[in-house]
Amino acid sequence: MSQGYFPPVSKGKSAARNDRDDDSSDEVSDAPRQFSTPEDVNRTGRPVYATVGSGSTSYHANRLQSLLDRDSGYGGSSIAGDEHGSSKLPLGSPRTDPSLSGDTVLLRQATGNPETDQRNQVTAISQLWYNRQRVALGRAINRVIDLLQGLQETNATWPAIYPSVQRTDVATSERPAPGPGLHRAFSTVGEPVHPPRPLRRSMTTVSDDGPAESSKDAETRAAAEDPRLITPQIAQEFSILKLDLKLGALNQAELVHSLEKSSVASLLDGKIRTSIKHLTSLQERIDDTSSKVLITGDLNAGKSTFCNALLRRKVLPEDQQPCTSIFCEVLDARENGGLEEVHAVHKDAIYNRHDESTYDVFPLSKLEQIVLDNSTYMQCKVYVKDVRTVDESLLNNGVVDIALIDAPGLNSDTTKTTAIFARQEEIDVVVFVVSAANHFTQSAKEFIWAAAAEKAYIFMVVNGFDMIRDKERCQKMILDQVYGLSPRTFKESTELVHFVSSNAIPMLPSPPGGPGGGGSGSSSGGGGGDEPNDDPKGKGKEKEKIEDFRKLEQSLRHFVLEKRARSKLTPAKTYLMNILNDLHVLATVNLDVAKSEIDRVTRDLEEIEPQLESSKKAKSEVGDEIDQTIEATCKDIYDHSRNSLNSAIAHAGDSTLGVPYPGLFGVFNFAEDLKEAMLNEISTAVSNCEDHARSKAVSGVNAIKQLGILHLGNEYHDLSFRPDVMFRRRRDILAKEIDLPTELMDLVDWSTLMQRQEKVAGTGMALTLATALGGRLVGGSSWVDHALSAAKIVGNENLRKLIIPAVVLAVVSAAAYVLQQIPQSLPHRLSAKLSAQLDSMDYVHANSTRIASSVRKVLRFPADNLRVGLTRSVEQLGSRRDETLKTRTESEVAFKYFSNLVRNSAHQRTLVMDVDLDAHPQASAQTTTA
Ligand SMILES: Nc1nc2c(ncn2[C@@H]2O[C@H](COP(=O)(O)OP(=O)(O)OP(=O)(O)O)[C@@H](O)[C@H]2O)c(=O)[nH]1
Repeated sequence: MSQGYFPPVSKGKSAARNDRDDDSSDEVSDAPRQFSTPEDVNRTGRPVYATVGSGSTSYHANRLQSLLDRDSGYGGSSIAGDEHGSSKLPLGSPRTDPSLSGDTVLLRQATGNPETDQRNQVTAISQLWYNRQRVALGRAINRVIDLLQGLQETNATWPAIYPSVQRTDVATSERPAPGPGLHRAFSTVGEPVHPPRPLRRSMTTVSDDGPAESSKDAETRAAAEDPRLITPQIAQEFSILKLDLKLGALNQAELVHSLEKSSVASLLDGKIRTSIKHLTSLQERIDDTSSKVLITGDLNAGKSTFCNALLRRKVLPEDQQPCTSIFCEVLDARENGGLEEVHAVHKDAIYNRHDESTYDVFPLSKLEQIVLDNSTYMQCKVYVKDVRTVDESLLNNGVVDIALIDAPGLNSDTTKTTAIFARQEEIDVVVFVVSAANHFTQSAKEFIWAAAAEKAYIFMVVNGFDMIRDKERCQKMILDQVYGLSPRTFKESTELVHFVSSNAIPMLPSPPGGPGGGGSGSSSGGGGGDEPNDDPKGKGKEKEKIEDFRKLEQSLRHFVLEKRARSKLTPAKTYLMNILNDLHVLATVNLDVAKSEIDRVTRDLEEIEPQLESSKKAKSEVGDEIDQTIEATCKDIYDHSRNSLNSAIAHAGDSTLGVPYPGLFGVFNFAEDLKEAMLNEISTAVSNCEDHARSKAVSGVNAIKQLGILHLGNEYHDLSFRPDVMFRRRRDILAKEIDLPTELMDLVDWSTLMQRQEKVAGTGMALTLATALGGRLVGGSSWVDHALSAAKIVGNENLRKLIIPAVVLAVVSAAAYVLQQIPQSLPHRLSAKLSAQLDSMDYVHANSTRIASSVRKVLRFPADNLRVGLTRSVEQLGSRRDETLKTRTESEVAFKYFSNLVRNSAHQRTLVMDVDLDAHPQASAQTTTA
């Protein structure tokens, strides 16, 4: 056995990659989830393939990955255009696969051989059962797609709340590493390499798993933190719709927390879309009639020999040194128009049987050369004629088409590539060939851990058992190892672990032109025919080996055909359970959120609506009230100012206003001083009016402020009012406007004198005389004329002697009296003149109006401010109410939708759970037989 057999290129690369191997190993330990999870399904809807081992074959793996991204799957396009091709059928269209029709199987003609007939019958029942489960899951897939599409639509209008956790690290560490159980359909190949954990229920409800909070508690706590934060327990439930957020130092919880609601919604939308794509591909998968069996194992474990033994033809090259360096898919020649040939697929090409540019055609005899060289080709399709009967054949037994894929032996270079292969959806069964002499190598263990997580069951072939002397010890040791590697496989080890010698299986005659076989017996010459009894020598040991291999074949047929429900349908069921669980959790959380949202907005509305009503009422009422207040205040001020000024003007001449009388010679100065004092007096009255108006304005402003606070509360924006600034500009231009010249006549206040003449006798006489004289002087008066007439009667001479001194005396007295009365009479005269002039200027009205207007202006500012505030308040409340109403309507719609989703997802979950893939009728038939 030459380890250097692998092509030099590979070896060189291997050597060159050794350094990288170390790095990759670190990567494995540092990143336990190096493997893809269900969420890693790429944008094309295809899964991202996982890697195991050191990861040193990244070159191959990457190429294969890109190849697979373009191809629908390994060999998927090998039947493109064939009637078996499923991908071309629209989703949900009925499958017309005659081989899958239970009726066809049931109607199969009786062969006359009771054993064969019974087996056919069992197969028919098994097929019917399979179809029923398949249809149930198909229906569930369609229904779940509907539910997801509905969620997508709702999410667009009412961004779904996505629960996040606050303590992701804790949550992650608490989360059990998924084992090979039903937990996830797509996950976990990338989990750390360690023995699988016990099976975890794939369908746990929120309350099923651990001490989940009640929705009420969650709501209370979430409300205290953030409406989007839900308990870690709930968040852990997500397996498919989980958002993988890795950004810088932030963990997922922080990220979800920091993301906008709409960003989370769009991330979720992406998840939903990916999930729908995956469901569609699952639908196609369960409808697909073909099954692929990947045969892998350590280098030189005898994989090719085992494949040949299954085919009873020496098709694949066997060698003592590693020889298979590319993937060889063995298919029924009927899929190639009955022609036996090899299609060696070009590197980087997507195989299409109808497009010869994607491959080179070789006869089967050239296969050995092709598989030795991995520099030109990476895979090949080997079309062979089936030499076995329908009852015996694995390739085609009338129920399902099986392709055997012989993989290159596992080593640090190929483990990763093979694991990628094993993860493909089309690979229903992984057969692991291990050398009985060498047991499981490290590469083998890594591969099995990874593949077990994905495929749940692995069919183990312990080959080369003939070389073992202490067979029991070998069996025990191998089974112990299997227990550590895959407990589920160990549990069913009688069916799934077989100890055989592949090279002891006799070959059948090849059809004309085919290689190997030719009736020449097995590669080791272990027998000349199919029946052990044909061997004339009949060595007991050889018979035993052939019998062991027959048992293996039976089990493998069961495993592939009769238990294909597990391999084909389990991923669909697991995925459905997971997605339905996610939907249920999401719906429950969102139902709670929608409910609390409705409660919240209802409470808000109960507050807002009365507020809005009173605000509207206040707006109209307060408007009138303010106007009335302003008008009343201004009227009061006007009246007060008018009265005060009138009275001040009227009484301005009542006294000398403290102006001293300097005597006759200073009488004009006295008059000027008096005038000034009077004007000052009136100005003082004006100032008093202004002070009064100021105080009224202050109380008016305060009254408006009180109204504002009363109706707007904290919303009221007070304006700062400075009363001292009012009337600051002196509008009193009285002194400038009044022109009041003093005249001689002003010195005598005749009206006052006349009033007083009767009170004082002497003064009256003198005044009478003075008046008479004065009257004479100014034109006379009737009673003076009468007096003079009387004097004429008395006699002129006597009268003259009497009157002249009397008149002189009277005039002197009168003059003295008048002069003496100047301090009393002048103020009156001046006041009267001033009053007349102010009247003509309309001074009182003008000033009263000025003062009142000034107050009106002052009051209008806060009044307008209050009006604006009230209007704004009404508008704000109105739009708040509209918003709240909108939210309520949306929340009600969401509530209805999510309560339906809770119910529907739970219902679908029950239906899917009822699809019991373990209760295969064949299993019960076997039990009965046993
Ligand atoms: N004694 C014995 N030898 C076997 C048995 N099976 C295979 N061999 C031999 O083991 C050698 C390797 O067999 P292959 O079938 O080429 O092994 P392989 O796993 O396909 O090899 P690679 O694909 O190159 O890794 C051949 O010489 C076979 O004859 C067996 O059951 N018993």
